[in-house]
Formats: sequence, C-alpha cells, structure tokens
Amino acid sequence: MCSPYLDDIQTTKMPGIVNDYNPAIHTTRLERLLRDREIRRSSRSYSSNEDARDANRDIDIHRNRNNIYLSDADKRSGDEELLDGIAESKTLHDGCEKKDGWPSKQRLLVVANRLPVAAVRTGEDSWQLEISAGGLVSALLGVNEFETRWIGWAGVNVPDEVGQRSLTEALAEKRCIPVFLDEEVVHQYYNGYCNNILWPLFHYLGLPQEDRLATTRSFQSQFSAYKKANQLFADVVNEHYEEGDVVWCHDYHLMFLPKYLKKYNMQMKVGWFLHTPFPSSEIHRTLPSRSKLLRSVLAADLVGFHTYDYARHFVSACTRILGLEGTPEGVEDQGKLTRVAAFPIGIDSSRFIRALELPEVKDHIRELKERFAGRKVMLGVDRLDMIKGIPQKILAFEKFLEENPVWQDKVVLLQIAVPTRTDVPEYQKLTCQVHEIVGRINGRFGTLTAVPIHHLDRSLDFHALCALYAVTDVALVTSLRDGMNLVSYEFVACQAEKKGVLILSEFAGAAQSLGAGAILVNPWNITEVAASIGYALTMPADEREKRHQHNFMHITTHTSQEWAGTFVSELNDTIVEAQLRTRQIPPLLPTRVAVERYLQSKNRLLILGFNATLTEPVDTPGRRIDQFKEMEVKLHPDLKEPLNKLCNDPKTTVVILSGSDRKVLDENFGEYNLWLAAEHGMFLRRTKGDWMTTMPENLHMDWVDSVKHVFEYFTERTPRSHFELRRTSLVWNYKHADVEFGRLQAKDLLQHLWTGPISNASVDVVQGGRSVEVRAVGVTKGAAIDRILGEIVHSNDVKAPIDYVLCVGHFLPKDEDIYTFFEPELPVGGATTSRAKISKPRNQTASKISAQKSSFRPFVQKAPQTFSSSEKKTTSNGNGHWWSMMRDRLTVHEGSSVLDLKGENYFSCAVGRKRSSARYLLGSPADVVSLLKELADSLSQS
Ligand SMILES: O=P(O)(O)OC[C@H]1O[C@H](O[C@H]2O[C@H](CO)[C@@H](O)[C@H](O)[C@H]2O)[C@H](O)[C@@H](O)[C@@H]1O
Ligand SMILES: O=c1ccn([C@@H]2O[C@H](COP(=O)(O)OP(=O)(O)O)[C@@H](O)[C@H]2O)c(=O)[nH]1
Repeated sequence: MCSPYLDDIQTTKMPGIVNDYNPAIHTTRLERLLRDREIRRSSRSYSSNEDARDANRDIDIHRNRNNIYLSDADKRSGDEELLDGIAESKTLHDGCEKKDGWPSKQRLLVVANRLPVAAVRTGEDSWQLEISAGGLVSALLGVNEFETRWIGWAGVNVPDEVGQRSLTEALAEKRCIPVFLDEEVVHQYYNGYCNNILWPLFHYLGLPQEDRLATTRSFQSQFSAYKKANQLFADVVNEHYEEGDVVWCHDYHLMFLPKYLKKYNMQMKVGWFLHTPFPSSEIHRTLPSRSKLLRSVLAADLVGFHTYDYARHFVSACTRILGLEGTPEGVEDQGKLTRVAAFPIGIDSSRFIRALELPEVKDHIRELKERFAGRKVMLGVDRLDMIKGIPQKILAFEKFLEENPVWQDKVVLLQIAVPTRTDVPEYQKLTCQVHEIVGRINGRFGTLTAVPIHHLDRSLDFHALCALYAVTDVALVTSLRDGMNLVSYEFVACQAEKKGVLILSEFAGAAQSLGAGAILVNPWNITEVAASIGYALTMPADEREKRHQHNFMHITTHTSQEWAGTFVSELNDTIVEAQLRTRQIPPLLPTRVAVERYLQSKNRLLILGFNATLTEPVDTPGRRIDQFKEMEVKLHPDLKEPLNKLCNDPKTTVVILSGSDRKVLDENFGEYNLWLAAEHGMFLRRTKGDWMTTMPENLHMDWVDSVKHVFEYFTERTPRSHFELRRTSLVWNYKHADVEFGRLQAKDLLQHLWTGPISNASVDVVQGGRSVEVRAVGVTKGAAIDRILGEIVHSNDVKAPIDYVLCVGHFLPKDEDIYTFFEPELPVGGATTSRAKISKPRNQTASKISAQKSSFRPFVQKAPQTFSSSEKKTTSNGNGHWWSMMRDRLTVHEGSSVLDLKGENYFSCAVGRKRSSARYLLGSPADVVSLLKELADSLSQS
C-alpha cells in the first residue's frame, strides 16, 4: 500500500525525520494532519533538492524567498513541455517501491470529465494531443507529488475499435486513460445536463431562460445520460483501480461517481471536489434531481470545495433537503460521516515566474510593449462563458471611456475570450452578443489607427499568455460567479516587476484569498466597475506595490501542489478517523443468538421503547417525510400479531418504556397484555389496571410554569415547532422547523433557561437531535426501572427470577442508563450511577436484585410536589445515592431474588443510533419488527 497510514498502521521512515507516524499514537485528527503536513513539506524540499542534484542543473535564477530554480527544461517550456511533464510525473520512485527509506509516491487516480489533453484525429490510428483549456486542468497539471493517472474524456467521439485502441495507446504515454462517450451521450450529458442545467444553476443563473418547457421536457433524458456517463467513468476507474489508490473525482460532471465507485468497492478511498460554486440550498432545491445528486456525492469519504461558503451551502442543502445532520465536520447519516471542508485551489506559481525569464517570453513582452507604447494595458482572460461577465466588463469599460475622455486614446482593453462549449446554444448566443457590443464600442471610440478593445475569440499558448500578463497594468476579472478564477492568480504571478492592479469580482472564489490586495467590485454595478478602472489606472506606485506583495505572497504559498497534498492527506486521514470511529460502534444484534437464549430461559423480560423503535414508517420510498403522519406516531401495523403472542406467553413480561405520555401509550397498547411505563417510567400501569405514579415523593416541580413561558415564547417565534407539557417534563420539538433556524433558536432558548428560570432548579436539560427537554432531576428510564421492576414483582407477574433481558430502544443518551442498569458485567463500585444500582457479588457473573413490597401509590393528579431540601440535594447530585438506598431496601428487607441474569442472556440494543452504550445495534424499527417476529415464531416452534 502506498499510503503512509491506514488500517495496518504502518510506519514510514523519512531521512532527517524521526518518523514515528502512527495514527494510534497521534490520536487527534489535528495532530495527525499537522504531522502529515510536516512530512509532506520535508519530502518536497528533499525531493526538489534531489531533482536539482540529479539533473546537475545550473541555477540561472535564485529568487531568495521562494527558492525558485530555472531549469534547462524550462528554457523550452510551454504547452509542449507541460504535456511531457504529464508523462514524466517527475517521479522519484516509480510504482510503490521505496528508495533510501523514502516512502513511495501514493498512486492517485484523478477522474475528471476532461483529460488534460484533447485528442485530434490525424489518421486512422494516429492522434495529435493538445493541452485542454480551463482552470481545472492547469491546476492539476502542477501537481507532481503523486503517482498520478488521469481518467477522463478526450473530447472526441471515437466510434471505431482501431481508433479507440490507438488513442488509448497514445494517451497511455501521457499517463491518461480515456473514457469513451458516444456522441448522443456527450450531447445529453455534457452539453445538456452538465452545461445547460447544472452549470448555470450552480452559478446562480437559474435554468435557461428561453424555452423553459423544452428544457423541462428534455430534463429526464439528460439526467439518464448523466447517470449513464457517470457509470461509464466508474467502470473505467474500477478496471484500473489498485488497492491503496486514492480516487479523486472532480466537478459537477461526476456527482454520481462516488456512489457508483463505492458500489464496486466500499474500501475505495474516494474524494470529490467541486470546482464551481455550490449555491445556496434555496437554489439547489429547485433541481428535480436534487436529493439523488446530494446522496451520491455523500457516498464519498471527503467532499471538498474552494471556499467555506460553498461548503456551508452544501451542508445546508444536505440538512434542509435530505434532513441529515450537519456537524462542524461534515454531514452525518446514521453514524456515517462524510467529511466536508474547504480546500482553496492554487496555481503552480513557480512555472509562471520561471517562464518570464525565457527568451521567447521576453521577445513577446518586447513586442507587446512596442505595440501598445504610450497606452496603459488592461487585460481580460476568460473562457467565453456567461458566468465570466464579459458583457458587463466591456460595458463598464465603455462607461469609463465615456466619463473620462482624456483616457480614450491612452488605454486599451485586451480581451482574450477562449471559445468553450460551443455546441450549447446559450454559449453561441453569448458570442454574438459580445461581438456586437465590442463592435459598437470600437465604432464609437476607435480612430483610423487604434481601437480601444482588442477582442480575441481564441486561446493563446502559455508563453504568449505569460507575456500578456506581464505587460498588463490592470487586470479585469468581472465574473458574475466563479468557483475560484485562476486567471487572477496567474496575473499576480507574472507581475513581480510591474506590480499592476487586479480588479476582481467579489463573486469569484478568489476574492476570498486575493481580496485584500485587489480592488473588489460588484460586476453588476457598472458605475462601480468604471470608477474602479479609473482608480486602478491612477493608483500610486507604493499602494500598487503593497497590494501586489500581499497577493504575491498568497499565490506563491497556496499552490496547486499544496492544494492537492492537503486534499489527499485529509482524505487519507478521513479513512483513519472512520476506522477509529467504527471501532467504537457496537456490533449488530446477533438475532439468532438472542432468539436461542430467549427460548432457553425460564423467565424473560422484554423492555421496549416506543418512538422510532416500534413505530410505523412515516415516509414512503421516494417521497418526502410526511409531517402530518409523524406528529401522530402509531405502532407498526406488522407488530400486532407478534406482540400479542409475546405478551400472552406466561414466561415473558413485556414493558413498553417510553417518553410519551400516558394517552399515547393507552391508544397504541390498550389492547395488549403488558406493562406501560409512560413519561420515562414516571407512570406505570399494567394494561389490566390503573395508572400509578412511580415518581419519587416530593418531586420538585415548581419550575414548570416559568419553563413553559420560555417554551411558548420560542414556539411562537419558530414556525413549525411545538411543545408538549408532560407531568414531569416539558419538551420543545423543532423537528419540522427549518433545521438551522431551529438550532439557533434552541441555542438561544437554552441560554434563556440557564440564566433564568432553571438556574437554581433541580432539573436536567436534555438535548435531543431536534428537541430540548427539561425534566425534574431523577427522571430517566434507568432511574425508573428498579421501581418498575419492584412493582412488577410485587404484582406477582414474575414468579421466578428473571434470567433473560432484552432491552431495545431509540433512547436519548440521558436515558441510556437503562442499558447499564442491567449490565451484569460491570464491576461493582464503578464510577457511574448505574453501577451502584446493581448488587452483584464479586465472584459471580449474575446480578441479583431482591424485591421489596411496593411503596407505589395509585396515581392521583396532585398539585406540583416538592422535595424536602435534603432529598433535593441528593437527587441533583446525580441520583446515585437515592438508587443505592432503594436497592438496599429491596435486598435487605425481603431477600427474595428477582434478577438472576448472566452476561450471555442480556441483550441491550440501540435502534437507529451508532453511538450508544448498548451492547448491540439494530438499524431501524423494521429490524425490531423482524426480531420480535422471530421471537414470537420461536414460541410456536418450542
Ligand atoms: O471543460 P470545459 O467544459 O471546457 O470547461 C473548462 C473548466 O471550467 C470550469 O473551471 C473551474 O475550475 C477552476 C479551477 O478550480 C476554477 O478556478 C473556475 O472558477 C471554475 O470555473 C469547470 O469547473 C471545469 O470542470 C472545466 O474543465
Ligand atoms: O488562452 C488561454 C486562456 C486561458 N487559459 C487558462 O485557462 C485557465 C482558466 O482558469 P480559471 O480558473 O480562471 O477559469 P475556468 O476557465 O476554469 O472557469 C487558466 O489557467 C488559464 O491559464 C489557457 O489555457 N489558454
């Protein structure tokens, strides 16, 4: 395995570094990531020194701060050079072998719609490869720390076998692996779903404005083609995947890829990175396939964005649209975490800096200076895309000329507009629109010898581009939205001499990193952009210098290498973290064993929760959760028969132990022969008898009214929240409210409670996923259970000691004390409350509790009760003392044993939770239904 870490926790040795890297030792995530960063940096500097020595290069230039060397290779550098670079990958140690104790490079499969090269067919089996345009390609080409393979579409339709074979061979030399997509798929997937639907939507442009109906009609077929194309990518990745590889999926073209890859192999390390913005959830939710796309992306281990805002929007879409839990770490779904974070991309800055020293670039620079002598040069470099705000830029330039006639023959705007996605009608329209505006302005302000705008509908080679960047006085980036915008980085890299000004749209991701050095503008505000042009053209030299230094420092330290290294390192660590987490997750309930033991025992106790344990599902597959149904929980219909059988078995006692109030339990379980324990066990009745209270005497409830006021206040101000007033607790529930707003309100509510009504009260505040509950101290399921047991024994329901306990529920952490109450294998005298409850002789494996005559009273509704001050103190201390007193009374006065439980006959089981102190897990109420069915069936077979 190439990774320096992972499950087998291997140790990597580095020259000059005492390497004790071991995730088990570096326990926190931050420690591990810092350590990894240190290793990467040392490795990089070692690697570049080795490179320099190996090649025996003369150092032409040595810029002290960045240690940038100009190599012979760079002297003939350009697009061609870069193409060769893809193949070389400048690898120190090919494959996974180690040299001099150095770790081998990690194999990285970069999967993107576009390969770094586009193929042009020159004969039946001959191909010419050209470098692809766009930020994604230029950034990733700068990454040479890994043993990289590219997997993607070569931008050409190759229907014949000879062509496919020869192209595969030609690409293999560049370490590229093609995915062949036929014309129809490309049309529907790339032109259609990717560039006509997702691209505008993710850039806040909505769906195409014209012919909305046609778009809606073709939506389904485009979506199917999108999934099909993603599957084709997954097939190729799977074919080339080797154990230990990191698979890095890129961009909005491949949102289904993580899901398809994990279907092939759950162990695959999969990361997904989005190069565009991720829009506000309000935009994303308009997309018909919104949930499927999110879910598929969430199959990845790590999901990355350029900025924190995009990451925040994504998490928010997952919470609002999918109803999942958003945490500071990412998105959690039933205990499975998908890490979500920001990884701002960078450029290979040294490549640009070095290029400026090349003779051909110097020649270009000289020519350009001569050509535009006496005029200031303004520059725009964009793909001809509606997100780049090219019309807005040109209109702002027009306004500037209009308002500043003295500048009319003293400034020129060079606009490089690289053709892109030319098969998409919106892009064709944009080309015409831009031509029209440029023509009009040049007609208006041009002379016989000069025009104010030079507009080029073509791309430039690398050297020409660097020269242009270098002679520019003001670069103008007016994107309406832009994932990052690397042109702004490249401009800064080439400005060490001139220290020109960058005018940058606040809607480009780059504004978050270069904002301090640039002049930020709102591209929609033509007046503001025009004024900024004037400001930039006349900016004093010292201000330009300072602004430039700020940005230069950023782009030379936040490079594409750093970006990729950090992403892969976090991805590796996410796997380590997931493994550490998995170790803490209890195993699934061994149903067969639980049933066997049940049959073999003489006196069984089944304690079952109600909500999210025995309740019917409230969402129909493919449909949203039905709020109306969820507000009125019902017993799962499939449980009727098995529950009846179990309740009528003379050797089985069934207790429903729930937080719900008595009415809810009456309605759902009135017809069964069992015990009902409502409000966390504070009220108890056998279905044949009346409710009685098991509340401790003098329970202090004088806080209720003031808490109620607070709950009312927040319910009024939080749409779709509600609260329940129970006898011993109050619950404010915001499950159906806006998640984020609900959470903020909950925070605020807690603040109010702590500083006001409950600051001195004997209460526990229990925070659920989407609820806040205030209870009298001592109201927990575990705390109630021995009183319940005592009552059951006293009522003569239990005739022999209980030798089998199955306790199943979706309980809040506070109520999980129920699991430890019965735990036979906890040592006596442990630190926790629950351990104190069990009287267990040291050398025996069984727990024994003896019954006392019940001290319970039939329930009579009374005015709020109070504790005596001494008792109040005891309970607020965590109630251990009270329980041990109770247990002592049970044991000493009666002496008859009611619980004789061996470890192997105890099954505590959390439903739908992964972090639990229960011994086992069950996934959902459906699994509980199957379990109870099996128990019931076993009765008829015995
Ligand atoms: O492949 P094309 O359809 O021709 O488009 C070219 C690329 O455009 C997008 O680039 C984005 O990535 C840049 C680097 O992260 C970022 O700076 C820029 O803001 C984005 O627009 C697109 O996301 C890529 O997939 C395309 O290859
Ligand atoms: O004639 C050109 C003009 C631009 N670019 C490159 O295209 C990329 C544009 O990236 P950016 O992030 O600015 O935007 P994108 O086009 O990816 O949306 C930059 O690396 C440019 O160097 C290019 O290769 N040839």
